[in-house]
Amino acid sequence: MEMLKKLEKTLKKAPIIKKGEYNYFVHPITDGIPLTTPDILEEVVDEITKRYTLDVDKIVCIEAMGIHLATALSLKTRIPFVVVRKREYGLPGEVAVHQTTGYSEGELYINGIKEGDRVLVIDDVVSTGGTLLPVLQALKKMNVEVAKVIVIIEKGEGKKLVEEKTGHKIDTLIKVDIIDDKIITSPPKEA
Ligand SMILES: O=P(O)(O)OC[C@H]1O[C@H](OP(=O)(O)OP(=O)(O)O)[C@H](O)[C@@H]1O
Ligand code: HPA
Repeated sequence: MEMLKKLEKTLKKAPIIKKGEYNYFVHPITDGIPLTTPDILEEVVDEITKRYTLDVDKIVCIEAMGIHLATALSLKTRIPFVVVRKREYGLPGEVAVHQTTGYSEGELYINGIKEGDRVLVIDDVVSTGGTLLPVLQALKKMNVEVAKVIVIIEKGEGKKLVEEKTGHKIDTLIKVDIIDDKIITSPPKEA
């Protein structure tokens, strides 16, 4: 964990709010609150490029809190990125998927990705898996080659579910659990 000091330190002091029954932590990487510094963005992106060879045509991120991660990674790797958006465009080839989280649901729209593309999928958090799972299932149906899936923070046990249902390994940098209204961090859980 030595390498992810800022990520760990900021997680430990992240406020927790209630969204219904769901305990939601508020953090620079997942919310842009209280402040996303160049230092923490750089720490995360440097760790990703140090750990993984990103041999892909495109980075695919999910609106909203995947976008700053894809941007920083794109500037560093020169790999272009496309955003899976919450807005419908109606462009040819658009694919809609239904997203559910612990506190919300809605539609996501995939554009700009075609059969045969080799992609990295990146997002900020995997919690219930209700976002990542339908996106990965849709990409599979579209015959897109998902070469890598990177999520900065895994929360609870949703990652495992997505791995089992898709066959993809999901690489995460840190695990968080909220126990008695406190954030506990630990190393990523390997399948
Ligand atoms: O594993 P899950 O339970 O699906 O949770 C993870 C998702 O929840 C958040 O997205 P949200 O739709 O809240 O939007 P945001 O990125 O705009 O904050 C987060 O950015 C992930 O995409
Ligand atoms: N915090 C921030 N983003 C999230 C969370 C959370 O607890 N759960 C899913 N996305």
